[in-house]
Amino acid sequence: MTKAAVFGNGSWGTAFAMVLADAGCEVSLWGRRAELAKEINATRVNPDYLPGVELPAAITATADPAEAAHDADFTVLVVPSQTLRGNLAAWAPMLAPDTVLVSLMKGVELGTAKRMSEVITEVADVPAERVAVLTGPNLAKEIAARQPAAAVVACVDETVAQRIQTACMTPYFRPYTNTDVVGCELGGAVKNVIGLAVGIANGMGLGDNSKATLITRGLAETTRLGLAMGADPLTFSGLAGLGDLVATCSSPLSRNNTFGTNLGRGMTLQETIAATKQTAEGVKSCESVLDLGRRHGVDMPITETVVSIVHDGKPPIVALKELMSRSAKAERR
Ligand SMILES: NC(=O)C1=CN([C@@H]2O[C@H](COP(=O)(O)OP(=O)(O)OC[C@H]3O[C@@H](n4cnc5c(N)ncnc54)[C@H](O)[C@@H]3O)[C@@H](O)[C@H]2O)C=CC1
Ligand SMILES: O=C(CO)COP(=O)(O)O
Repeated sequence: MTKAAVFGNGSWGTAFAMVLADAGCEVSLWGRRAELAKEINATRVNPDYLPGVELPAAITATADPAEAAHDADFTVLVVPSQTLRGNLAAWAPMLAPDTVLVSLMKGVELGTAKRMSEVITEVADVPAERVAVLTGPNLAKEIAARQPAAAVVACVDETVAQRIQTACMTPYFRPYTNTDVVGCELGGAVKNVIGLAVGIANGMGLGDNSKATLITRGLAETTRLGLAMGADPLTFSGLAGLGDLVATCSSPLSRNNTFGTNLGRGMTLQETIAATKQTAEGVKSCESVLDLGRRHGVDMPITETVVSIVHDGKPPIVALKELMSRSAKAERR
């Protein structure tokens, strides 16, 4: 039987552990708090992140990283992106030899502007062939309700992506493979920033033309960045690009979208942070995505606008006026 370790028992870690269990894996689910692990094992429910959802018997929760990592064919990493480096440094000595490390995270590291797979290869000292990324339109609550969805598993070694595809394929979860790791990761990280922008527009009372414009021009700036970084532009019209962007920008379940909506309605950053119980990656990653754009000489006006609202306190109405009064451009350049 395939054994999977999932490091991170938040909403996506728990929902994905269900997917793996439904696909026939034996799963250990690691989280920081021993009392929560105990409660999950006793009640088969993660009350903090997926209340009301019964977890399959093949999932065992633990707060002991060595126990979680033991003998795992796949080690899934699903903690907030900015905490990965520190966490993985502690876990690395415990990882099973030859385990494949699978990132479910959608962020870019602040300061280094590194993608999560880059942080993983560096910190765990493993070759890129042993690191995969799983991404796509996968709102945790909908997956936990076993609603049909597709995803992408990306790895530079396609056979590794295929192994993970097999390990997590269920009647309701349909993973495709891809070898464009850079494009898949950028799609996931930048869509959170665009999700914030669309949420802000929503909160300001703007309509569907405005939101469709942000989504489309957001995809344009994601693709520009991807091209500069060697990604395949077709990735961005797939599940990791357009697919995830549509899910995030249209759903009130998206934490990034909701965060933006609260800001657009006039809440302060501190009030919005206080109202957000879970991880909204775009809040921090908008700065690292902008950093990445600058390092590659790529103009990212929507990302820049989001940073100015979220981190510089620019009123959304002022930021919107500035965005709309940029010089005239050709659509494709
Ligand atoms: N929730 C969703 O629908 C999806 C989330 N993702 C991505 O998955 C990643 C994790 O997100 P969620 O599970 O949704 O977040 P969450 O906020 O629901 O859970 C975060 C988990 O990380 C833990 N955590 C927080 N700080 C930590 C630290 N310093 N060290 C160790 N553990 C820590 C929390 O206790 C919790 O278990 C993010 O990168 C997100 O973008 C990707 C696809 C879908
Ligand atoms: O990545 C997601 C859906 O694919 C979840 O989006 P949020 O992190 O904005 O909730």
